[in-house]
Amino acid sequence: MHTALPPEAAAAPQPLPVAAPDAQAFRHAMSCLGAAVNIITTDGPAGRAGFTASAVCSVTDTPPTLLVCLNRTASVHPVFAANQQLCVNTLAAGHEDLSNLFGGKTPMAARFAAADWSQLETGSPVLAGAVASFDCRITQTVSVGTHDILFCRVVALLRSDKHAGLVYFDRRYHPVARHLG
Ligand SMILES: NC(=O)c1ccc[n+]([C@@H]2O[C@H](COP(=O)([O-])OP(=O)(O)OC[C@H]3O[C@@H](n4cnc5c(N)ncnc54)[C@H](O)[C@@H]3O)[C@@H](O)[C@H]2O)c1
Ligand SMILES: Cc1cc2c(cc1C)N(C[C@H](O)[C@H](O)[C@H](O)COP(=O)(O)O)c1[nH]c(=O)[nH]c(=O)c1N2
Repeated sequence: MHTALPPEAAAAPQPLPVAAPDAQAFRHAMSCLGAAVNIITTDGPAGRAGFTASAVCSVTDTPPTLLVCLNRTASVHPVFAANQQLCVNTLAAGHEDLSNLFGGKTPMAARFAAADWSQLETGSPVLAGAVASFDCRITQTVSVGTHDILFCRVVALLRSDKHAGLVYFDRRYHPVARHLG
């Protein structure tokens, strides 16, 4: 079905295309892509670590696999590279402060002290109150530009219907209500 734009929108000046966009223009446009917010955790021989990530994506359901993009300059990068296992904890509405804590320069102990954690198969921290947690082993790592793409085989998961979701859009957090009925 075709829906006509309201007259004021149709009359508004059209945005100009940006040729050969630089990093800033790319980020500005990427801020228009709403995304779930996740805290990615790991534990193992190299110790415990966690960071906030919106660059998380389903790859294939057979075998269950997702990907996480991790900046190689992040302080947590060597820990994830050594442990080769992680848990993707998808945040609920109300987790905004926790997301900022894991997205900043906060010491690792203070990040984990702000929430309750359990574990599934790999021993990576599983966040209490997450809408979903995917416990994974890293099967492949591909470097592109500044980031490592971690391909992660899901070995166990938890899912909850109890909480509203959380989306990061336009550089802000937005709660997302569940459809009732
Ligand atoms: N993929 C990422 O590494 C990523 C994603 C989101 C936010 N961040 C970091 O969080 C902070 C706040 O981000 P913001 O969204 O409020 O504003 P921003 O202007 O830094 O980013 C806008 C959007 O651009 C993308 N982006 C940002 N940094 C990126 C990077 N280094 N590589 C690839 N894509 C990137 C993301 O989609 C982000 O939502 C920044 O320090 C940013 O670097 C990083
Ligand atoms: C909402 C939001 C979303 C993201 C991030 C931040 C925030 C606030 N950050 C940045 C990342 O969390 C930060 O660099 C880490 O916490 C590592 O920081 P330290 O180097 O440990 O201080 C981030 N980093 C990354 O490598 N991949 C990603 O997808 C994201 N996404």
